[in-house]
Amino acid sequence: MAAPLQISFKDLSYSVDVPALRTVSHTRRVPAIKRVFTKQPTTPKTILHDLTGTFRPGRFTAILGPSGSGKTTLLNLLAGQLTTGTVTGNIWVNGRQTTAQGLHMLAGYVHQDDVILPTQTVQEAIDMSVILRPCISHLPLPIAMHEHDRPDTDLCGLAISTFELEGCKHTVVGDSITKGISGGERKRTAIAMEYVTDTHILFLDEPTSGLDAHSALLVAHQLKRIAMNSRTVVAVLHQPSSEVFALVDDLMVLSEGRIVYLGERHAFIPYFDNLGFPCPTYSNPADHLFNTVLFPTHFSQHDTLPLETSTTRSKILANAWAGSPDAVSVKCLVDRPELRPPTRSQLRRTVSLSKQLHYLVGRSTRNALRNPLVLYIRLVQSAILGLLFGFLFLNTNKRSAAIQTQNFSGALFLSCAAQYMLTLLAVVNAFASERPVFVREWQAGYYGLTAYFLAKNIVELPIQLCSPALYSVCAYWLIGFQRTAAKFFIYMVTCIALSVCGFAFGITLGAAFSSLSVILAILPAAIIPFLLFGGLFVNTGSSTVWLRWIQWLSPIKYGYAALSQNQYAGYVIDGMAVGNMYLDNLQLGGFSIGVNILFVFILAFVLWCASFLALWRLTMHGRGAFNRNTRRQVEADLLGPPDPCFSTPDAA
Ligand SMILES: Nc1ncnc2c1ncn2[C@@H]1O[C@H](COP(=O)(O)OP(=O)(O)OP(=O)(O)O)[C@@H](O)[C@H]1O
Repeated sequence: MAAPLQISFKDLSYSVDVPALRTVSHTRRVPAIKRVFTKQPTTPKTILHDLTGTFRPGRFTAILGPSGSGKTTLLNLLAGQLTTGTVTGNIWVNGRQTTAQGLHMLAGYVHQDDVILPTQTVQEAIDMSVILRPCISHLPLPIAMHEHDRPDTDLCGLAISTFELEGCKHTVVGDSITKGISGGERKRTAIAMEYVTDTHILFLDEPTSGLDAHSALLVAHQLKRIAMNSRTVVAVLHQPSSEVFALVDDLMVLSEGRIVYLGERHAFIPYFDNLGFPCPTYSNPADHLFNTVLFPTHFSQHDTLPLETSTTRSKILANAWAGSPDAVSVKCLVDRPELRPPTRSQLRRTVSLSKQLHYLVGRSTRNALRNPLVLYIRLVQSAILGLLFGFLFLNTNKRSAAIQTQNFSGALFLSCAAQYMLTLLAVVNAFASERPVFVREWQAGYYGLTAYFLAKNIVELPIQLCSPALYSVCAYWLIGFQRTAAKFFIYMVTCIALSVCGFAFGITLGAAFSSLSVILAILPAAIIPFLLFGGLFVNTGSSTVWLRWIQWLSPIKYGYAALSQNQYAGYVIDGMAVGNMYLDNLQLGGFSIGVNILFVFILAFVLWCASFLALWRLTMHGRGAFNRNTRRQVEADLLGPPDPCFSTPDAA
């Protein structure tokens, strides 16, 4: 039987560096250009101040507080989601000292903004959680059924009925462009996705915001039920109704990053009554907290604590809390925690790589087939482009020598540039919308980076092969390139290699920069030098010496060199070996066709590796530098003996 998990923290603080305000005189003194290039001075801003408290298992704890009081920050800190800033203080789980990374391995987290793949249906989204995040289920099993025989679909079905999602279970989640389920249904789906994993610690950021009164109560009831199953449930609640408030077991009230109350809900009213804030009969205690206690607007009626600003008020309330007997009780709970060790089964587990890969390939294929328009557009676009080039350079082989050399060169160069750039732009655009889903699902532990990367390539590869192949079929014969199967095949393989290169570069850019507008701003700078040194516009063999190296990085140059040799080597017009002469003039390097194509594939491979590294770097945010050794250490700390400070009766 797994032990319930108690989270305790002592003197927990969090600060970030924010730009320091500059005085007007300083701004006037320093020239604008100098200001741009000098590092902006920063100043530390403390967001959470010396928090000491505990979240107990079996209890539904609500964090309340005004906007900007640090509720989300505390939840993010405890769930290991913070990417910047400095954390000080101690965190324990069942008396084992740990970090946010340790809690990340134990806890489920429902974010304020749910990011769910928009093309999935509600049932598929919950099923994904059941399949990829295995758990020891808390659901009662039918008599005589062994744990191994537990059907996964039961879990999904139960979650759907628990969160009243039957009516929309086959509706796609949707996004701002494609309308899908409602905001409330999306929120309940996100909670259901965590619910099926039966995590022992569940953090939720505003799970009832945006829900109607009935749905908010339903969610609060389910959270209470989960907590009653010896789980630790901590939710940030925004203005809970009195019915929701009545379901809460414990309350933490934050104001400007300080605790002003932590303890049982029942003790909340008497506590503030003692401070001079009696809660009027028949009023919602949560409303009383916001309308009277935390803000000084009505405070002049009370002469016990003369406060002027909300900052002064929050400091006085925090000091009052720190000196109260209730705070001493909380400190006792922190100092005498639950000491039973967490078990390995409570740690976040992932299924095998093959299972992740199998699921992701299936999901991507399903999504591509469900939304075939994108696929059709890619294929139709390739066909139209091929036909356009074909008719533009129609039967070039029947023209004069001068026209042939000019037209063939243009057609070959445009083939290379188009295949590279079309794929690059399509991938950058598609990955921009996929990126946040990948990051969120990866952070939640649905799958690993390797599984995602392989699945993405497996699913995209057929498109990278089909689309340039279709373009080649449409363009090659109409233009009138040399009519042999071998030469056509070389042309097609070169186009495919350039398309693969564009694909890998697109993923690299998409993973390296979070904003599509930034990517679009740097794209011309990343593409134009490769086009200029592609071999058509400038004779690369005689270009400015110190710039010549750029040509060796240009996939377009290698592709153009391969295709030019393919077309011109031994090409005779009117009995003259014009082709070889023209090739000599172009000075495209001394490599054979095979070597040039190989170089395109090598560049594609380098970019492919770079795209993996860019994705890896992207995943380094959030969970922090969570490499295998750190993970082992965090696991060992969690599963090992308790912190020695708790082993003596007068601990800590
Ligand atoms: N990385 C950061 N850099 C600068 N300021 C930050 C950072 N993170 C949080 N803050 C500031 O810390 C304060 C607390 O933010 P937080 O999001 O935790 O508030 P909150 O209580 O959850 O508010 P809300 O209820 O509106 O969601 C805010 O003033 C916010 O601007």
